[in-house]
Amino acid sequence: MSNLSLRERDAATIAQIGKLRFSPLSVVGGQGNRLIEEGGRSLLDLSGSAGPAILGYGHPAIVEAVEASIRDMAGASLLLYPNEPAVSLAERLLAITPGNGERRVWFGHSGSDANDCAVRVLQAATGRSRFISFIGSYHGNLSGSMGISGHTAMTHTLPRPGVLLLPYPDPYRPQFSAEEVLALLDYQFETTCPPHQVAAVFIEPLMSDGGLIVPPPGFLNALEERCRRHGIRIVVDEVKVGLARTGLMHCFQHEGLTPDLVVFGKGIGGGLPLSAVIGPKEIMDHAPAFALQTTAGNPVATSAGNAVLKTIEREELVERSARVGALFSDTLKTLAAKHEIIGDVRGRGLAVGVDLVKDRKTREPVTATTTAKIIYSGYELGAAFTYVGLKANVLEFMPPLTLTEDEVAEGVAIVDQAIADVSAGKVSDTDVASFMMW
Ligand SMILES: Cc1ncc(COP(=O)(O)O)c(/C=N/[C@@H]2CCCCNC2=O)c1O
Repeated sequence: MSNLSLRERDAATIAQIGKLRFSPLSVVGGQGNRLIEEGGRSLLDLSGSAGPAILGYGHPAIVEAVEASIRDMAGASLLLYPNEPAVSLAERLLAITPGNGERRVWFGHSGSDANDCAVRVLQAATGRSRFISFIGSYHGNLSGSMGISGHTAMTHTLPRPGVLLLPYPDPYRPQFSAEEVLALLDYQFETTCPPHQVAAVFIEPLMSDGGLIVPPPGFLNALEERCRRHGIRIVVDEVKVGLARTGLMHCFQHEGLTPDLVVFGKGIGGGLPLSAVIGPKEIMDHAPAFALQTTAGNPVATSAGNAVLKTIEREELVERSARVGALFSDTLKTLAAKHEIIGDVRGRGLAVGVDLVKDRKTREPVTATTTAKIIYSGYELGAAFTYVGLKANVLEFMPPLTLTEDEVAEGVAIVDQAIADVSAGKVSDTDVASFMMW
């Protein structure tokens, strides 16, 4: 047994290109909504491992489903053979997801591969090669999904040729109003982006990594109206905010949207690698052997997916997210009376963001260093959470949907103390230097 710490061994073995570390936390276990640090300390997880742990850790429903499916494993490849858990999960997803016409389900391993698949099959099936997406959007880290993303963390890779990136209207920082964005789109349609060349719009119904932004009411409907006028498909990326997180089963339902394709990831697997795309049969049946991944839709991951959907229903997690999420946001808002740095608390259900500012009047974002220090202090005080935003100034809370009211109180008290500690200069620039990653 090595006498090095897990963190030291990680530094000596795991590639930096796959890391996005916000604190020194090294995890050796997890139960409920808590992570167990090397050395045994328990931390409250307000991040859900960046979203997938929507049932927390070690949930009996997932343990039971995964154990049963792996003990009598129906192969490991949906592309070679149908398996009961995958087909059952597809049936469940089709039943709970509003949409028009006959549809089909594709399974993958991640939000990235799901959006990658959607881009490729839409271009092939429609014969249209342009896409519309949004500045700040994060659809994935594979070539296709990155190519239609607009996040500042991806400027190392050029966008896909022909992608039109529009500003995402932000009610707290209305640099571009919804009306101005739509006018820009209309102008693009008249000039450099002929609508008949556009295969699809990719949109997050609540922009997460771009800063936890809830779009202005009516924006998505106005966008949908333009898409319908020009035969442009609508792809809703529910990877991070879907499946009960925002107080409805699907985040797009807050906007009355009827998407053509819906992309699921993160929480659908309850922590196991699983994603899905639901789309019209005429698109998703474009051609056999078009979007293959050997272990996608395997019986173990899809058994976890079935357990997730059944647990959402059995434990009434849609209602719970609305209720506990409102408590979380409201309690965070009380901190604004104590901390001038809190400019805005926003989100839907248990997708919550705290926008940190230098000045409430100008709404100038704090520096990434300040945000990172608050995350670091939160870690020292016993909670795990992350930051997002194009200026790295938004605390992101995507906790398990099983978060309790007591844990809300515990978590907000830690955020309160972390902000106070940073304001008092208790965290140094050196403390966070190695955690300034995006
Ligand atoms: C709306 C949305 N769509 C797709 C993805 C990509 O999902 P994967 O990271 O599972 O490939 C994501 C992933 N978002 C990043 C993953 C990198 C670490 C930072 N936090 C995230 O949630 C996403 O938020």
